[in-house]
Amino acid sequence: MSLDSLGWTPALALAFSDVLSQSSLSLVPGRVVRQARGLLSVQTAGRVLLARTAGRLLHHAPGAEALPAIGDWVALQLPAGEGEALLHAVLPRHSALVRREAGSERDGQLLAANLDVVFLVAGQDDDFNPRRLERALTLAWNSGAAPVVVLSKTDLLDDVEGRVQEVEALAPGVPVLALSAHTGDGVDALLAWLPAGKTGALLGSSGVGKSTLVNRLLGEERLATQAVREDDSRGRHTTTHRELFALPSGGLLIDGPGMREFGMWGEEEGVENAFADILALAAGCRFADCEHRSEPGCAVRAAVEEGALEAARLGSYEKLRREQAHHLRQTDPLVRKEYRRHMGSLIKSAREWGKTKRRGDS
Ligand SMILES: Nc1nc2c(ncn2[C@@H]2O[C@H](COP(=O)(O)OP(=O)(O)OP(=O)(O)O)[C@@H](O)[C@H]2O)c(=O)[nH]1
Ligand SMILES: [Zn+2]
Repeated sequence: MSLDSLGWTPALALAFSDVLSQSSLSLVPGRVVRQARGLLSVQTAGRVLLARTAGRLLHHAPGAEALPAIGDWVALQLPAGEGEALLHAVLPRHSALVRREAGSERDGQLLAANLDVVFLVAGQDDDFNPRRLERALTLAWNSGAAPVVVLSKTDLLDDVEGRVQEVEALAPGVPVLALSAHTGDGVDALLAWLPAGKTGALLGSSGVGKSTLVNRLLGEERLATQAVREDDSRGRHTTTHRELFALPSGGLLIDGPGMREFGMWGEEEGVENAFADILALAAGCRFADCEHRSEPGCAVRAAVEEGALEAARLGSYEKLRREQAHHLRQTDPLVRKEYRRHMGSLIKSAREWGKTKRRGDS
């Protein structure tokens, strides 16, 4: 498999030659394609190798987020014979999906690196939960990748279009796809987000059908799904490792363990984008720094009173804002920069929309 087909870019080539120039070792580039706990597999131009993180990298890493994870591009020292390769450096990431470690105030957990798209998969059965979707969207916006909501198992639904509209209302400006991995309906629309060399990740609770979807996209039963697993008494987390798959269509897709909950981690803009409707309303508040509590001329409160905005939605917005105040911290400057560039225009258009709407109303 060539590096190009794994998503190698000129920017990565440049970063890699930087690493080479600062090292006396003979290193080769590769991408982490499998992660099972601490165990990494790296695909190089030649082959897939098991890799161990070099002690220097382990000890100098500022936090868990700096350590290599699925999707990362890395610099490897090849083993002399059979053994493991040594992973000496992680090349700069253009995006990073980070979840706050459960129970930890500080450490973020890197779920996947260098994603172009994050597919937030929501099941049709008992899994569908608007508040969780909002959280997931915030997580995705913060990564620097584009979020796309995927409603799975549409074959179980009578009113697919109605459900799509419902979700579109929760996530203004975010594409919403509906598909069935069983029938194949809607699967092409997802593939359209993954042209050759682009990387996506499937994020969603256990049982929403992520593995079934990967099997369908690969055209073979590569992954065990809950239906085929013998002992299904626990009924969750059939997938216990993360893996990057090269799809026949040229795109790259990461499947991972189901996520029971989404923590909040990262920058303020993530919340703003998941709540673009509230942001747009806030543009109509009398005071620019309105906190939407009891200020006069608050357009957000007014919308709640008129029934145009759900009070619960405003509540979860405020909750996320509060959580973020505790967890703001510097992320990778590269990620930050790319993210700003990527999202700046969306925030601007949400503001513009708010202004026109206000003019139209008065
Ligand atoms: N009706 C219907 N069932 C589906 C569809 N996709 C998946 N399922 C079923 O949903 C169950 C869970 O699917 P999985 O693919 O194992 O779910 P997962 O998200 O990978 O779960 P974890 O590996 O535990 O994270 C299985 O019984 C599948 O057969 C679909 O499009 N329609
Ligand atoms: Zn206000």
